[in-house]
Amino acid sequence: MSAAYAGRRVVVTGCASGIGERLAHLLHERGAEVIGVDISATTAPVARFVTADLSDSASTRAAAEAIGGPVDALFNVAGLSGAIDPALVVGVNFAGTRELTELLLPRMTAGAAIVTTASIAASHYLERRDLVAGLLATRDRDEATRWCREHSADIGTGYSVSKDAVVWYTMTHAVPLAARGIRINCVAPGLTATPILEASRASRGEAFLDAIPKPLGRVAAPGEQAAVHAFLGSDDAAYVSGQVIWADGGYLAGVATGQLPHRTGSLGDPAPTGGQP
Ligand SMILES: NC(=O)c1ccc[n+]([C@@H]2O[C@H](COP(=O)([O-])OP(=O)(O)OC[C@H]3O[C@@H](n4cnc5c(N)ncnc54)[C@H](O)[C@@H]3O)[C@@H](O)[C@H]2O)c1
Repeated sequence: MSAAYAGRRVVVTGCASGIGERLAHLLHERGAEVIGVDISATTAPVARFVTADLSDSASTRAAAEAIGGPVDALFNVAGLSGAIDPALVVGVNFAGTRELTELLLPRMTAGAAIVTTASIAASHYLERRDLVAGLLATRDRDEATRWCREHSADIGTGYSVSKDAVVWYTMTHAVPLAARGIRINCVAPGLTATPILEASRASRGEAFLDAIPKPLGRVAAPGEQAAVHAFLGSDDAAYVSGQVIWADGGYLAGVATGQLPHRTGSLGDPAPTGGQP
């Protein structure tokens, strides 16, 4: 078993379920002291569990206080989707990620790493650069919420735009953080067998998921996404920063080369009652 994380103190948000839960297991097996953060209780082998609602600034601040320091790696995995207020989706997926990252950055020193989690829903991030620039320019959660209200006609469910913002946040911070010896990278998972996918299946039916091409002939297992997060947070990726790893089984490569149809990432993607991958 690898001991790549021996002696490292790491934070995993979303550790109660799916990819984050698998990641907490993996990092524990690799020797890390894992501080788990989630709104729900976890059975993952964390050294410490901190309950937090990442849609709420007071709760996020209290969590950062409870986490303490040092922080050698921060994995922002928590996320949500579904037929809920788009501002709430953005509030957890982007504003929550940004807020916790910025609260914990003072506890990170040279050699530390940050990993964010986007989605193939962000696959139009280049085309939507101008729209998302407004969200990125917000200074805090309240401004981000206001921006969502003002752009409700443009942002659909909020999910794709929240993940676009995570991609741009990651890329924007690579250079300034590099000056401090800190790396930041992003995993953009394709369809992955977790409760989010089950919610999509239940609400939209099998046909919706079938229509999204799967070059490997299957969806990912949560552990396969967790392994990419673990790589990016480790010294094996010591010269990697500002990257987005599209962990999608080859889907977007197929789209870019005209071999596969583009079926994800539209701002209009409906989420009738369940999740959006
Ligand atoms: N499963 C997929 O197909 C897929 C595809 C692309 C991206 N993703 C992304 O991967 C990440 C992990 O998702 P998953 O598939 O493991 O889903 P999941 O639902 O299994 O896990 C999400 C976790 O986030 C936590 N969470 C939600 N809201 C929270 C809040 N307000 N405060 C604190 N914690 C909160 C949940 O309690 C849960 O433990 C998410 O960011 C998701 O958007 C998933």
